[in-house]
Amino acid sequence: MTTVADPPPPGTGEPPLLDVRDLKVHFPIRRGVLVDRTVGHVHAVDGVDLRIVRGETYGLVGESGCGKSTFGRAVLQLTPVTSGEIRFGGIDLRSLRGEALRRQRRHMQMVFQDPLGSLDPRQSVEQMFREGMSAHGLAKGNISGRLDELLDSVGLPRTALRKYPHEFSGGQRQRIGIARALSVEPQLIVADEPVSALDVSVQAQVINLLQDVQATYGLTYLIIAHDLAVIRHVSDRIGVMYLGGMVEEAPTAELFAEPLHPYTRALLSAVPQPDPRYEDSREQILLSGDLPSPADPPPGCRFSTRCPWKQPTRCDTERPPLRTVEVPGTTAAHQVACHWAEGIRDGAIRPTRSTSVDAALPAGAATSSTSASGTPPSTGGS
Ligand SMILES: Nc1ncnc2c1ncn2[C@@H]1O[C@H](COP(=O)(O)OP(=O)(O)OP(=O)(O)O)[C@@H](O)[C@H]1O
Repeated sequence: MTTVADPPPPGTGEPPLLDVRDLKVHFPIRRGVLVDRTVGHVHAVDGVDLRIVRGETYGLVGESGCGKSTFGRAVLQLTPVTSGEIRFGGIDLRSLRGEALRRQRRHMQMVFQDPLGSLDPRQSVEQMFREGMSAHGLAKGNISGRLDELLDSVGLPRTALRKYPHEFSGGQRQRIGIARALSVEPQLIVADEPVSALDVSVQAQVINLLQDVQATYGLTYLIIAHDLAVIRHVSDRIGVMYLGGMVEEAPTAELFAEPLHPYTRALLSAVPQPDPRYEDSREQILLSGDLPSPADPPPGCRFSTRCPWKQPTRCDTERPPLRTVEVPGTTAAHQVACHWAEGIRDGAIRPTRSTSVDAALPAGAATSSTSASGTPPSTGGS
């Protein structure tokens, strides 16, 4: 289990809008033709704590398969949760069923990676909006003004109402996906890779749109992405996941300035650093080995099989909890799941394996086969 020290996120001290504790999602692995039997479990999410305050944008990163999407879907109760607590606005979502759960769900909407796959091809935009709004009792009386407002807010012409998903470009479809989410007046939007399926030329427009509607409607975001540049641009705070667990969490600027967990260091070492203090000394940290299977995670620290800073015994046997680690000279502490975070921070603990330093490497020029992330400057997700 990972624990985040109380009180939660920085800022106002107000209670979090979303408060997730020790969330586990374990998928059964089934075998057998005649007799279906469970032979193990994929530990997709394995004890994650996360809190988001109202109005905040929280970015969740990590390489492909680390459990980001499963976490996002579990928060919205779109995937079965094995154990843990999910509170939204103080309400325990896991205790709700039927109509009570549906009422709460309205306040939490999802924007998906694949806008085409997530829109019903047989429904016009208007039908789509009306259906969602009706389901929540928001389509009473004349709502044409509201529909026009929705299209205005995402920068689509009002004629879009009569069209079908295939008549739009990828970027326009994602605008429709965002408008559909907005149509039921949510408080929280979980955006899972909201721009990764789009042409690079329209990614920035959609990111800007997400920020605009956040300001207009006072939204709170959980943004899941493997692209560190996107996450850095939009997020107030960032959580880094590895193999089903949270390994580090910090405000965006602090995380990029001084990553403390070895995995975060490896991940960020492949990203161009605009801060001149780090430009010259930037090390390319190359990890050995592959991501272990989430069906059979290492017993101690999950990162121990690839960690260049690994220390004897303890890393193999004792799972480090997420705990507060200060960074001298800054006000915001990090949450770090590493036994040796202070020693690594202070340089007292050196890498036990070579980190294949190549300071001369141009920014983002790591080779995909050897970088921490696979495809810098992203974390290699889909
Ligand atoms: N329905 C499912 N049944 C069994 N295993 C699953 C299921 N959904 C996800 N997984 C497994 O859970 C792990 C986490 O998957 P998840 O999609 O959450 O990761 P991710 O970090 O979002 O990766 P990506 O960026 O590639 O989507 C993976 O090993 C995946 O194969």
